[in-house]
Amino acid sequence: MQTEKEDEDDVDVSSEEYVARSDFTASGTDQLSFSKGDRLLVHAKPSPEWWWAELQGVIGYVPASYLRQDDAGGEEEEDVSLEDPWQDEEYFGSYGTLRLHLEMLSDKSRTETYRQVILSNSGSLSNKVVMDLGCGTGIISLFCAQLASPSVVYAVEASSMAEYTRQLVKQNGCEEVVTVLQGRAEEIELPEQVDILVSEWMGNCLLFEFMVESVLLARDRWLRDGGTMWPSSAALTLVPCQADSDYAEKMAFWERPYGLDFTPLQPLAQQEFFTKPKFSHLIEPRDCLAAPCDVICLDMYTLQVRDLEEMKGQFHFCVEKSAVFHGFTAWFTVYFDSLEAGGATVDLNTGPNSEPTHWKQTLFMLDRPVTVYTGDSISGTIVLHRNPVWRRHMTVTLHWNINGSTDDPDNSQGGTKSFPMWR
Ligand SMILES: NC(=[NH2+])NCCC[C@H]1O[C@@H](n2cnc3c(N)ncnc32)[C@H](O)[C@@H]1O
Repeated sequence: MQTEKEDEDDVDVSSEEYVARSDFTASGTDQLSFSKGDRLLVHAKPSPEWWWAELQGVIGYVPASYLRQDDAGGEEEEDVSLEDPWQDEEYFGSYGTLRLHLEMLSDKSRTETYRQVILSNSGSLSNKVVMDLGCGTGIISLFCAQLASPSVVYAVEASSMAEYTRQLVKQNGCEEVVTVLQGRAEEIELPEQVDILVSEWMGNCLLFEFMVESVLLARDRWLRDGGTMWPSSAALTLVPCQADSDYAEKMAFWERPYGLDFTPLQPLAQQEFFTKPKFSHLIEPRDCLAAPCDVICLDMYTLQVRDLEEMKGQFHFCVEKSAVFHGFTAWFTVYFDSLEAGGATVDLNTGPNSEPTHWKQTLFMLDRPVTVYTGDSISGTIVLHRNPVWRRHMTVTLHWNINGSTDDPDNSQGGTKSFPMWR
């Protein structure tokens, strides 16, 4: 609920009027929703990002980046500074070039898995209507047309790559089956419901980019009852780990470079290198200090967009090797249910015991590494908190306790750390 303003005396005399640049939907009970053009009274600015404001007698937190001061004329000045909270210009701009598509197509584990899904379901795909959401160069749609006989594949791509995708479909003789639609999946119109919604939407740490929101909106609008989601489910996996080389390279380095003591730079190194997660980390199986644990599981048939605001998981690790506990590493696995009842499920596991993928893994470095011993346990929680302003970003908060099996005073401790990804 939003807070009702008590009475006129509460209004802070320094209140300033601001105009909303765009709509904002509150994602927390203490936030205030508003529409583009609304005039809000800002009473306080407790942080650069979030202000305390009032609209028609209701008070709550609002994202400062959505507001602008009213200029003299009252007309909205041409606003060039407001970044779209989805950053779509930059996002789809990047997918309009080949770099990311080359990276994804060069990822054999990823691409062959989707090919395997199509191949192992080729019989059941006959005469089915398929939607390939975010088709990129159209690789999945081309697999469908080449390896199976669907009646139609709607290949949806928002970036300018779509015009080339049309050429690739023609070049490979698939234009009878594959129809490329350029536009955002949330906005395009299909002529019919679909039997299968296939998409490669996974970002670093599974959810970064939050393309999954588009998949859920398309599911709700276009997937017929009883239709199939590919991937069907997803799991985020976590493991406590040692990261000796990263620690040596970024932190220990300052102890004795060229015989000098540079340790006063270590707090800077901590801030600069270990505040954010490290994408594309390659963890070796020997770096894992315990058996990995699935901390968050997503069912793509029941998951709701509102669930994405905050996802929580628990973990309890039994330490299997004495080593320095530098942090946690995360990766994901997605599962593709067979179209045939009882058919085999195909999975794409991006963890250290599978073929490497372009996602690799994500390393969360702790501020203070601590030695742990076989028999210790590390338990706690992970929370993925979606950024209420920058909708493709999130913060990952880890909270852990070490229950030492030895009486070493240093290792019966715990901590908590939040990692912005990225804003
Ligand atoms: N696995 C990922 N992290 N990214 C790989 C898939 C991303 C592809 O989907 C496209 N794409 C992303 N979101 C959308 C959307 N809402 N509508 C249409 N195309 C999209 C994007 O332009 C790119 O070509």
